[in-house]
Amino acid sequence: MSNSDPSAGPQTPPGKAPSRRGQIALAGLLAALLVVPLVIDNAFVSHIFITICLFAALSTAWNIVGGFAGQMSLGHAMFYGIGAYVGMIMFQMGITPWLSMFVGAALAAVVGMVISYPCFRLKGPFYTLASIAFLEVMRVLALQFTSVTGGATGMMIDLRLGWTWMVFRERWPSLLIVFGMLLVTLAVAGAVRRSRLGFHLVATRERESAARAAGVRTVRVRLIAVAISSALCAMLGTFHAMYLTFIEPAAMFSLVFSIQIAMFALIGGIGTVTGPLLGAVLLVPITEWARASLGSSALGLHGFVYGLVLIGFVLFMPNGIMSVIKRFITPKTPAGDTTDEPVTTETGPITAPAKAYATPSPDRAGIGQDILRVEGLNKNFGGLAVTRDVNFTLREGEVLGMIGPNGAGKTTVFNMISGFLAPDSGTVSMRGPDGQFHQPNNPADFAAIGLGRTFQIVQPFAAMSVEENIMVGAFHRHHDEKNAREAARQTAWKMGLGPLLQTEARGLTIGGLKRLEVARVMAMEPRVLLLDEVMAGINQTDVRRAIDLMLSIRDGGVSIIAIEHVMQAVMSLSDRVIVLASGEVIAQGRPQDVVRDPQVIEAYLGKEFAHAHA
Ligand SMILES: Nc1ncnc2c1ncn2[C@@H]1O[C@H](COP(=O)(O)OP(=O)(O)OP(=O)(O)O)[C@@H](O)[C@H]1O
Repeated sequence: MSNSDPSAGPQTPPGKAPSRRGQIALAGLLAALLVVPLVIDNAFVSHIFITICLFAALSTAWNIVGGFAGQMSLGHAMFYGIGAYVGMIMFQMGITPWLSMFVGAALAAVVGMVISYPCFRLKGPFYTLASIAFLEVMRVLALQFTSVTGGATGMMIDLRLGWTWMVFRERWPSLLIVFGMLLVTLAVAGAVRRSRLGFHLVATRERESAARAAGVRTVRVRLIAVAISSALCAMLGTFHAMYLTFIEPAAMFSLVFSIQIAMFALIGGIGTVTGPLLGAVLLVPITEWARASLGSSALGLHGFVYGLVLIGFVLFMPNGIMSVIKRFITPKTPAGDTTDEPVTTETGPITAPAKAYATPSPDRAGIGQDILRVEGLNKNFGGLAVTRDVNFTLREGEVLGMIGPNGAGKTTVFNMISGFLAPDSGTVSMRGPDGQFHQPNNPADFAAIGLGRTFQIVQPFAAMSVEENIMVGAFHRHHDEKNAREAARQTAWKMGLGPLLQTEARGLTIGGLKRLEVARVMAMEPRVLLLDEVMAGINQTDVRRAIDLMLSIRDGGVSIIAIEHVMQAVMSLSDRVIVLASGEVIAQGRPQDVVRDPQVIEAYLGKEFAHAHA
């Protein structure tokens, strides 16, 4: 799936605790899954409920990767299959499935991480195709290694009944086990969703580069998600092998099975904790009923009925069942721009700081020693030399304006001094909190040392609320969700976003989005801030507000480099200005000196500007 398409789907942000009504409904649904088959006490009904619990759990586990992380895997049956085979092989060695399910989980987690690592470079359908290819590889391996897996003939367990072996004559013990596993899977998915990891996953899914700028180690968090998801699927596979008592490669590593796992989540509500459960509860009975009643009389008709149901969902609930439920239970939030009134949220009233916009301090701390050193940066794209021997320094508490014509190489310099782009030659070093200079070489390491950046084209996590967007930044300093939320709220009020905390980022105006971008970075509590045209496209009032905001950030001790075309801002903010043209630094110095430099007038400002400021 594209990580950057805000309309990409029914994405639900992490961190929102379900409402009380939602919790009661969920508890009722889960209770029904257990009580109904126990009361009815019919083998077929019990089988359907076991299948619902199994698919709900598998789909919930899949959703950690497919929904939260946005990696649309259609190969998840391979982890289920690994769990099934490990369980079966160890069963034949006399080892209880209660133990072998953990061995299968560990193996599946390792396999999942090993094959996902290279595949994370693949986007959208390519990742999906790779996951299908690996599933097929697993099936072929299971067919080939006949001495271990029994090949195409499959494996059957010798009948050893009882809790130790997870094999029973009646259905109810299996129901209890799979129901317990469903609860565990839901609890794990819920915990992941509300945690720092969940925020990082959704942020990575929404805008990978913005997530990286916020210090998220995007590959690592996705690998953790894969490990958790694969392990859970494998444990369910071990259970299912014992329940079926017979396994074979075509069934265990089946693409159709993989698609079903993903589909329940898609229909229920991808990226939500309870969506996959709802999808399975609704669809499994239809599938099983169609198979049982139509499968034998009219070959293929059950598939047709199933297809009709799917088309119905795609047409009428394209974002899944949860999106419809959410529409009814979520209170409307205001969009647009701000007033500075405090609001009350689900988790209590939010109080604005005494003054949302700090006025520039009269006793601003002086400019200190170097905090960032850029030496001899060269970058070529093909035959085009985009930067040539760029040298400059930034000092503590300083605002350095960076100006120059379009295409001069300013954003490329930003990309190199924030770890997004490796220079062909030259170095970028930053003084760490330990007082020593370090040379980070990736965005997460730059963030860790205290550098934050914004993007020229705003990169909001569109499906997240304003609060959650800022929380992604706040998680950089606060590992605990409660503290991160509190820090995000404080930052939001300082940035004039307080009244919009619960608004989805996609509902903001361009001015609001620009402020959100700065707020997310400020929540990281950076020591060096790179601002890339934060005033482009905003109105005069917002420019004035932005200047005040930047001055108050500077007064808070943050060193700033600002790429800006709004000269009013450059002149009133900058302690020094650096001018780039055709990839070279053509001037640097005090703003009033730089704007009189004939080379700068020639290359960028033009004669009219010079006359106006003469
Ligand atoms: N990934 C890339 N591949 C090839 N060329 C690139 C790439 N990124 C930037 N360029 C080129 O490098 C030059 C400098 O681009 P850059 O975005 O750094 O300029 P800029 O000074 O920030 O311009 P603007 O003010 O318009 O944002 C441009 O000619 C641009 O087309």
